[in-house]
Amino acid sequence: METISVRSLTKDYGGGKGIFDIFLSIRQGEVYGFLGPNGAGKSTTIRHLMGFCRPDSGRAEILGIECFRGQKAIQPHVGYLPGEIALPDDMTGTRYLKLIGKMRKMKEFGYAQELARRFSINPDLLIKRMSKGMKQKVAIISAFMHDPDILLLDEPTSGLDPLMQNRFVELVEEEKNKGKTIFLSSHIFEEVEKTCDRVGILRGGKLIRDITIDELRSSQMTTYQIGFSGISDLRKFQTQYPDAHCAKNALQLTISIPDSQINPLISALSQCSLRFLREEKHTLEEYFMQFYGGEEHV
Ligand SMILES: Nc1ncnc2c1ncn2[C@@H]1O[C@H](COP(=O)(O)OP(=O)(O)OP(=O)(O)O)[C@@H](O)[C@H]1O
Repeated sequence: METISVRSLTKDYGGGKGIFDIFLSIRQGEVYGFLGPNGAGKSTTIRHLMGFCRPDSGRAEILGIECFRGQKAIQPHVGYLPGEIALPDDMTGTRYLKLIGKMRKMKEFGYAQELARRFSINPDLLIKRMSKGMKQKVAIISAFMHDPDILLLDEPTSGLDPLMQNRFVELVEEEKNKGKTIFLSSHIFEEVEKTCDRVGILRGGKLIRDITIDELRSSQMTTYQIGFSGISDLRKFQTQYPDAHCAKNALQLTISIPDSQINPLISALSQCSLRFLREEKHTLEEYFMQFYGGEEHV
């Protein structure tokens, strides 16, 4: 079932800023990662999903309800973590969470307490005495505590230390296993790789990639250095891989192939006598980074 649907969504702030003709379709139980450089339009898209902004054209829907007009109907089903957290300073975290809970007509705060324990935070402290990371934890608890079906999380681990980032990854895995739909924006590639089923890459307000992590992994190039025992072995291999790069004065070749092409390579290598085979794996970070550089990379 499609829980989040975005069709040709456009918000033009002028001067090339905003979001343009965005299409997204996210299924129940899917964890979708939204990546892109600063100013790419991630928060703008999320704010449209929350119904805070009226699109210039196109539609954003959650559970089949148009987000801007149906904001009130959607909110009970959604947990939202804003990119810029503004909590009331002169309140304790507990009082703030109780207040939000009351607005949501929550009767049960057991899950909020459990989350506070998991994120090692004492919410009884005054918010103005809290560190950035502590405030982030209060905001995370607020987004998750009413057990919503859909979570919209704008840079959820911003300000969290690595241990707490791991706790967050575990929480996302658990919520996914419960069938929740999770849409999160992030600048942390490792977190996206660990948590997401699919990623969208936004740049200059346009969605330039929408790809599953599995597709991404199988399209990854891996480089192999192959040392041959003799020139006849090297020549035999080259008949099948004429583009393999030959190192000077050595019985050695370098070849880059997508992981999906590993079987033909192994079969070709099995017919040769080798001295060594070394693998250099390219990371997903290298893949993502190409979208963060200059225009020439896209
Ligand atoms: N209300 C607004 N009025 C005018 N321009 C805006 C408004 N909101 C956002 N923008 C512009 O739209 C673009 C997208 O901003 P947005 O906050 O969505 O980016 P982002 O991808 O979330 O960035 P970051 O990674 O820095 O959080 C930016 O150029 C921003 O300056």
